[in-house]
Amino acid sequence: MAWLTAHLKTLFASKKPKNPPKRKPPTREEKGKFRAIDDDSDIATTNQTSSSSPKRSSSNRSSATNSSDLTDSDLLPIIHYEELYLIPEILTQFPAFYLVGHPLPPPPLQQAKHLLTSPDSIKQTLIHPRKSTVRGYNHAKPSGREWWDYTPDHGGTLLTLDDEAFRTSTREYFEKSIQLLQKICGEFNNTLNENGEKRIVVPEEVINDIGFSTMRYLRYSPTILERPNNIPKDEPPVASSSSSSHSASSSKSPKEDGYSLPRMEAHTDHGILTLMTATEPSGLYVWDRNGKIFSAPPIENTVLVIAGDLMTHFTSLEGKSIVDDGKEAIGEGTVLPTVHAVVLPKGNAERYSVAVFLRPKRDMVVSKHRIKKEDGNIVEEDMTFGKWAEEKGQVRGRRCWMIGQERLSGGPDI
Ligand SMILES: O=C(O)CCC(=O)C(=O)O
Ligand SMILES: [Fe+2]
Repeated sequence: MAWLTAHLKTLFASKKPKNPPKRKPPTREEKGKFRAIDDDSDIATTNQTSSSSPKRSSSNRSSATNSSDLTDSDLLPIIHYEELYLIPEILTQFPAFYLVGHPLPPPPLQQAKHLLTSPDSIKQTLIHPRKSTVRGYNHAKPSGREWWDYTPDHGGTLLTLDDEAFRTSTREYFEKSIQLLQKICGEFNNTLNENGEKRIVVPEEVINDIGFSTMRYLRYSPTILERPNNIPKDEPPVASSSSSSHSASSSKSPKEDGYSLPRMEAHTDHGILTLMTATEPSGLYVWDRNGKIFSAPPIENTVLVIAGDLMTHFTSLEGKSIVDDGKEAIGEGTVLPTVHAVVLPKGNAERYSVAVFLRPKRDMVVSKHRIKKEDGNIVEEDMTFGKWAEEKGQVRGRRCWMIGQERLSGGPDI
């Protein structure tokens, strides 16, 4: 973790967090409930509109983390399912939150393990005919990672295991998670604007239709890592700089950066919201808007929720567009997309995770885009979700959607 912190903290113009006084971890009774207790001055705050605000709990933290070393300002909030109305504001203050008391069945981590440790001959049959990276089986061996994306169409019977119990639990977790994420989206439409009026923040069709949503089972393991051919046997493998937009900015040689560990580079998700659960060791980190890093280990009976690129678009200032107006479109209630990364700690451990992505249909018009024609006239064109995702592929450091970035000549998206 130390090398990660040292390496990654340089990536963001970080505002150094203060070291707030340590607080006792909450008792069992306090777990899951949360009420305003304290305020952290190092986190950007907005005007409180509700009577309660998040409590950040250190309950049931990762066994890999010594909870006595944690302070409140290192912890993400835990929200109770009965307090979903807090979420629009929470997500302007924190990059992620845990949800407790939710109606989801146990996360299908065993199913993820079952599929991803199936023989290669089975995995080959799960590869999409057109090699889609968001449907069926895929791997990124240099990153020590493989994954499988559920295909909800045809009742979840495509590119999947020939196992009824697997199919049923996979479909059930996906459907219930999507309903939960849609319910959270509904809360954004209950918030009031400056004039005290409700407005449609998240389009109804996102709330009523599963769109291009999916669920991903992931496995991170040192056994998946591919050793680059050009490295002598007695040297440790190193992180590949081409796969990570930030390594180039590091002054250290790749060798000094450490060993190659199973990972997923820092990125933001395309969609609206993502719900996640994982096994230990977690290795999941999220960044807030000041560049502060939070560890996000699994907490029993909770799921972690983060925001995708489209949530920023939906919550931008009325009449402004992130695409055309950049930072000008960001207001107090705008939720920024959550930058997150996974790096497995050194050792031989494996990690399994489940991520459910709420996404609209690919042809859904998410925005109007102002285009200057050759004759100088400015016209408005529809921007579909598919086009929006493609645009991200044109941005330098495309894994993270950061407003106003320089364009690349193109390139595949993740
Ligand atoms: O494995 C995880 O916990 C995160 C996966 C993820 O961020 C993704 O697939 O977009
Ligand atoms: Fe992600």
